[in-house]
Amino acid sequence: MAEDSKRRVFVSRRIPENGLERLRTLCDVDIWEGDLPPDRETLCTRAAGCHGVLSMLSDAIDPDFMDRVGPQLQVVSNYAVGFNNIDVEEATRRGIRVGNTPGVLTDATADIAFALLINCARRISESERSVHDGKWKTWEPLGFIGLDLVGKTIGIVGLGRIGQAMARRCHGGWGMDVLYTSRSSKPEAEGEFDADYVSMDELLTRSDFISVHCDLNNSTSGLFDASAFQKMKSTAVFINTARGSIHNQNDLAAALTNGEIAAAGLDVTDPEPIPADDPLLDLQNCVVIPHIGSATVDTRAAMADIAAENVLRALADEPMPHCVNPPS
Ligand SMILES: NC(=O)C1=CN([C@@H]2O[C@H](COP(=O)(O)OP(=O)(O)OC[C@H]3O[C@@H](n4cnc5c(N)ncnc54)[C@H](O)[C@@H]3O)[C@@H](O)[C@H]2O)C=CC1
Ligand SMILES: O=C(O)C(=O)CO
Repeated sequence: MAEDSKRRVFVSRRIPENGLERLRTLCDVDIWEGDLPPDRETLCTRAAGCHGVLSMLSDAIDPDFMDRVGPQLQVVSNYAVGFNNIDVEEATRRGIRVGNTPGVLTDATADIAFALLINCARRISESERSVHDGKWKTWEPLGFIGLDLVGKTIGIVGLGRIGQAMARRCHGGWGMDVLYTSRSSKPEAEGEFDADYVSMDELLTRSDFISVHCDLNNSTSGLFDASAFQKMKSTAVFINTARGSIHNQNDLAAALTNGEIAAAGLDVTDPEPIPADDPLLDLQNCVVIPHIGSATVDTRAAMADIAAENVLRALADEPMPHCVNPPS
């Protein structure tokens, strides 16, 4: 492609260099270099006139954004598997293709979900804080008593790619029984994990651990509210590595405070970042980490490759590796 006919692409944060190099071979690339996301005005202004936008999950890609970027916009490639920040229906209506990065982050994210699960069960963060605070006086016969995993029941909400990777860890590694809810039953997964497809109520009442792996959509927003937490065992542990608005944060804080559930581990909150005065941060039985599910060297590099390839393919009017527009 001649230099002056290069398509313009805006990348809304620095991503691994392999992805940027790939884009630069064919495109004129502008990158927001800030450590924090660009504010709304900057995002819209910098993307205006571009043919492609490589977006982050923190960017709201809505009709107003699309208007302000202009009618030449051909592709929005999210640097994430989740795409709840993008109005895909509106993009599709305007002929804008939307891409995501599934698969390559599945194991990294399931590892973080499992790490949170074992952390909460064995009170690792809580006990580590006590060491740092100088409170470790002796070996404690009754101190920091936690929960076993082997032989317990894990309830997986959303047995998709990451849900299955979590089930594999829990069933194959720790011999846990697997219950799951999903949009539909998954007979092949039932075979691999000896899993039972159950109603949400049954999953809530029977599980010792619950791990959320569904995408954020109309049916999952606020799914874990006061009534869901009340149905769970008082010894149960709640893990969410999917999206923060799948749980109601005030209801979760109340459930943890009142002993309706035992502990929670969150990689995602609503909003992100979680405000410093959020009641969850005062609770010893809640572990919060800053949305690091996919944050490994290899995973982020693989996401960068796919995100760049999605842009290049769409601009060449070729099939994208991962396109989320509904088939026309
Ligand atoms: N913490 C992190 O850094 C990361 C978080 N994620 C989150 O994890 C989500 C899942 O990713 P994948 O497993 O790759 O997606 P996926 O599309 O393979 O799996 C999602 C599953 O949720 C199910 N689902 C949808 N609505 C449901 C409902 N109402 N009840 C029960 N199940 C429902 C779907 O049927 C599907 O099986 C992403 O959408 C994203 O939000 C993904 C990667 C990293
Ligand atoms: O991919 C996603 O959806 C994330 O949340 C971060 O990788």
